[in-house]
Amino acid sequence: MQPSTDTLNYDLKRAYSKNRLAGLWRLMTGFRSTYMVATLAQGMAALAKTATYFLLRYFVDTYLSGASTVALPLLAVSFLALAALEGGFTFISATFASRTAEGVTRRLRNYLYDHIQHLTFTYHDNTQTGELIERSTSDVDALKRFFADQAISVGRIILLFIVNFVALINLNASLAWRSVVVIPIVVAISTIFFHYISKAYEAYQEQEAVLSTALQENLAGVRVVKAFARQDFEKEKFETQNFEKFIRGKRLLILNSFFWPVTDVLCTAQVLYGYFTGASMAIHGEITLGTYLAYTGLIVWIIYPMRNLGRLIVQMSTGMVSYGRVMDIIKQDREPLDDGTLTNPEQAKGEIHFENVGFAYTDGTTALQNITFSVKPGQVIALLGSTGSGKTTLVNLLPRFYEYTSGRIFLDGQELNTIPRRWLRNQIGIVEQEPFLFSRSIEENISYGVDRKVTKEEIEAAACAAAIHDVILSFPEGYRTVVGEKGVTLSGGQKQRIAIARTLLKNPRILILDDSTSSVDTETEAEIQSALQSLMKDRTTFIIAHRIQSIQSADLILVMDKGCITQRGTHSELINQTGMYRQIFEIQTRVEEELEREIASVRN
Ligand SMILES: Nc1ncnc2c1ncn2[C@@H]1O[C@H](COP(=O)(O)OP(=O)(O)OP(=O)(O)O)[C@@H](O)[C@H]1O
Repeated sequence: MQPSTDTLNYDLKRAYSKNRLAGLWRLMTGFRSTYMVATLAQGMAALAKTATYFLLRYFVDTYLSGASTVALPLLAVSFLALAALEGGFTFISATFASRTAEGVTRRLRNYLYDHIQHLTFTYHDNTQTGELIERSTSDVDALKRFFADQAISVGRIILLFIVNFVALINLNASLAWRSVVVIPIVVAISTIFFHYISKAYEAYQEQEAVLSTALQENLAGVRVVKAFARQDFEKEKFETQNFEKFIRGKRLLILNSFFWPVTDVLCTAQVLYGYFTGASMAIHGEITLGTYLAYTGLIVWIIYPMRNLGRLIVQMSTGMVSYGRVMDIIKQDREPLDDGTLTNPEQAKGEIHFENVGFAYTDGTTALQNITFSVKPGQVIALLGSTGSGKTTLVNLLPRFYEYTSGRIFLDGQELNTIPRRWLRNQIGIVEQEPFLFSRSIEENISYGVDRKVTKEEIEAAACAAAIHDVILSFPEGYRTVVGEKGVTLSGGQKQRIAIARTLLKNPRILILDDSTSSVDTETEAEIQSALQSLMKDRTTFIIAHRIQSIQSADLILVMDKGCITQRGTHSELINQTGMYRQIFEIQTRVEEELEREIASVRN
């Protein structure tokens, strides 16, 4: 019974419900029949067990008293057949239960992975990576346990109760009623514990996510930690968080260990009371010996499963908490990639016009105000300004990573917010200051982002233009060399040139460059500059500049401060005006002259 493609493609947003139990039921869409088979098989196994006790009664009351016409071997075979049936049905149930659990969680994992990648930048800005990892792994596993074990067991226990209670009534009604007095108490206690354990578990999972984030950040920033020799500080911070997890884990454990003895005592008292009442009835001849023997088996099969129901109710709280945590992600709206209209479906020309554009982040930070400028296709626009002045925010509006909150932006005459994001992002190439490379081969990294199949020659041509071909060939495995975690085996300059090759191959009409040369030495800078020249040819280019040297030939320079454009023009125009541009230019020229003098004096 393989799940159909429809089942795998089921939109899990529809599984959202405020009532978590109802939501878990919806999560099972497409697997409910498998779940039913598993539960029914459990019921059949229970029936076989109950029948065994009835056969025992028959054996004691009828066969041993000589009133039976059935031969002993047949009775023995019947006992064996019932045991085989019980085993067989238990096996079927376990198989179908694991199919349900694996199927539901496989779909959930795929969905979450895809969904997280489609969530907005704003969502990712406000959510910690560790939290997302925790919800996609540990919470999904808790749900797997819920479907593999708890959900099936609940069905099994309810069936066991019905079958065995009917059997008990059949044996002796008064004894049957006296055997279940403890059940309402066990259910009440379980419900109370359910409430407390849910809360404790939620707190525990939250803390686990905090730890996960700490670990993940620490690994990602291991160089910074080492560079600042902050290992002890980080260790202490981690230990504090880990201690908090320990405390929360302990609380969870204590609650669980309170629950067990309480229900154990109650259930054992009930079973003993049942044994005692039954024995007394047998002694007084109210029931037969066979009935008593069957009863002692059946009562165990009612009471202990009910005690397990209590345990399950408590354990189900973890599944329900995890359901809520996973659904918190799933109910977030995706960023639509294909909505909007396109009057120019082939390729953008690259003419851009900003008209009084303003933007504020959702936390209320106003990052841009009254931004107006125009760019012709193929022109180079440089953005210069102090840190936090809004340069990155401005370029992030172009691929619609964020939506401008006022004014209008046009690309080739069409308003940006009517252009489908997918198409738009295909027209824009971004080279970041610290490009991210995947732990895949250099070849794969360069061809990343190109939908069609690319040839080896194309990849090499891009690498040549990016001045990195020879470096790649010097690696033992050439283009097949796998880039280490976050590209640690490559230098910053090499990574940048690979990112440039990747963008060249994508062949976008619009380029966004975060001044890629600010952190490299002069020789590498020259190489990157030559790579950039080939990249920028005939493309509209936005450069976020940190050094005036690299933007002197720009067609338009925008000087930004506190989200506004304070100066605009070409280098020669701006250099002749009083203002921030000339100040920065003078400071940078002075610093560089001093540096050159120092280098010269060291050489001499
Ligand atoms: N995701 C975000 N959420 C909220 N505020 C943000 C976000 N990103 C940036 N900001 C704020 O918006 C303002 C502009 O930031 P932006 O990153 O655009 O500046 P920048 O000029 O690129 O700075 P830098 O040169 O340091 O990169 C700053 O006040 C910053 O704190």
